[in-house]
Amino acid sequence: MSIFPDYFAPLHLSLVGKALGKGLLELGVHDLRQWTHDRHNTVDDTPYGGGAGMVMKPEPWGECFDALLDGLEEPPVLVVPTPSGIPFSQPIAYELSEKSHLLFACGRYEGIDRRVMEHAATRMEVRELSLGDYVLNGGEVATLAMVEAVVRLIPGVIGNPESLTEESHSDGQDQLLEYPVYTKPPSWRGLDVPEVLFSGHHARIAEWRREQAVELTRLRRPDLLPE
Ligand SMILES: Nc1nc2cc(Br)ccc2s1
Repeated sequence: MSIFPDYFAPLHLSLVGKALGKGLLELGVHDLRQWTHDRHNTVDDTPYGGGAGMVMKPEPWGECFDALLDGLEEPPVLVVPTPSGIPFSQPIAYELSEKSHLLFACGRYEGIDRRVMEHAATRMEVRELSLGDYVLNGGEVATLAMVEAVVRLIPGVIGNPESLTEESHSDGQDQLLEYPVYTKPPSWRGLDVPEVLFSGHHARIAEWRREQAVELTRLRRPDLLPE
């Protein structure tokens, strides 16, 4: 749900687009203004208590959820991208990929009236999630990123599920960053592929890759290293 539904056209491309074509998931994009009733389709108003900017009114969201929940066999999970949310992560992506129905509420302005999430929590699971410590102009870009991260984990979406196990932040690598990868040519602009990768010695290659992953993690994300 968004006041800028066109942001989601890219979801009909590439990986998510193919999954839609294969019927592995369904996607609905809803313009929040559909649930306004005034001449200007108003979705925001000034904040109680003063302060800069505008706040998204609760009524359109409430009516939108009423309509989208109607007829659902089980309550969906409401995902609300927000800079003040719990950090989104690969484990959370896996959790969400197992849910039957996700709703993404894309806020704009200074945010959504708090009562929207409060009331939603009386009839569905609400997850307020952040993509990182930076502020966007709305939840749409964050939703695109989360949808891609979640959809690729749905069985059948990725051709080779093995590629999911060796990624950065995947459980298989106990949260290490991904090792460096190489392909042909063996030498390029004076830069050679590490010899070990030509050895055909799978145990040595695996050991080298783990060493590289640990070293990269130590340099870039020491917080991810096991104690
Ligand atoms: N990092 C993020 N920034 C924002 C801003 C707005 Br406005 C709504 C959602 C998000 S998620």
